[in-house]
Amino acid sequence: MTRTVIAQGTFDIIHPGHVHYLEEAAEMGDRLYVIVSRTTNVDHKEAPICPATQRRDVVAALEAVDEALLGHQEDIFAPIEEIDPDVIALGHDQYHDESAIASELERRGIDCAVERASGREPRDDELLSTRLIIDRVLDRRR
Ligand SMILES: Cc1cc2nc3c(=O)[nH]c(=O)nc-3n(C[C@H](O)[C@H](O)[C@H](O)COP(=O)(O)O)c2cc1C
Ligand SMILES: Nc1ncnc2c1ncn2[C@@H]1O[C@H](COP(=O)(O)OP(=O)(O)OP(=O)(O)O)[C@@H](O)[C@H]1O
Repeated sequence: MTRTVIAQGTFDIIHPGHVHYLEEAAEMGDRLYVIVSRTTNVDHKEAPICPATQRRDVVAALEAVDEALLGHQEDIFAPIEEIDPDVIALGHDQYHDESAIASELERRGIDCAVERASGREPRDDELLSTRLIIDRVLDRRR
């Protein structure tokens, strides 16, 4: 039986921290789907620079990823219901709470584990955050 994993995030300006997360999520099963956040749903930080379709297409090109899709505009659990994964891999710093997600999955009758991925620390002068890359650009190209 194929074990399906879902990862998700904004993925605006891809960096090795994203690659680490998606490779780790892929290791949790056999087939990795990635849900890319709709721009209007990124309300917990500055809006992404790149359009959602561009963010999805770059994620889809990564080796660890089998399929990348745009998230739902209103109901973030709609794609989960459709894909019916075995595992949801949360990023190390995602604000979503495992137990809140687990209880919504239970309410909707979706039998799925919720795992938390590890963070990747920067080596040397790496910039492993979209925010850090944007800050560096603003600083250097002003
Ligand atoms: C289980 C799960 C499912 C999600 N599904 C969607 C979705 O359908 N549509 C969407 O716009 N965002 C979706 N998101 C993304 C978030 O609501 C939020 O924008 C995202 O966690 C941003 O994370 P980041 O700051 O790590 O990029 C989902 C997140 C989780 C944890
Ligand atoms: N350094 C990292 N190590 C491991 N996972 C990471 C790292 N950076 C981002 N991720 C994961 O990648 C996914 C998408 O992250 P997101 O698009 O928010 O990138 P970000 O670089 O953290 O953005 P920002 O700097 O704007 O907060 C999330 O699940 C997040 O936890």
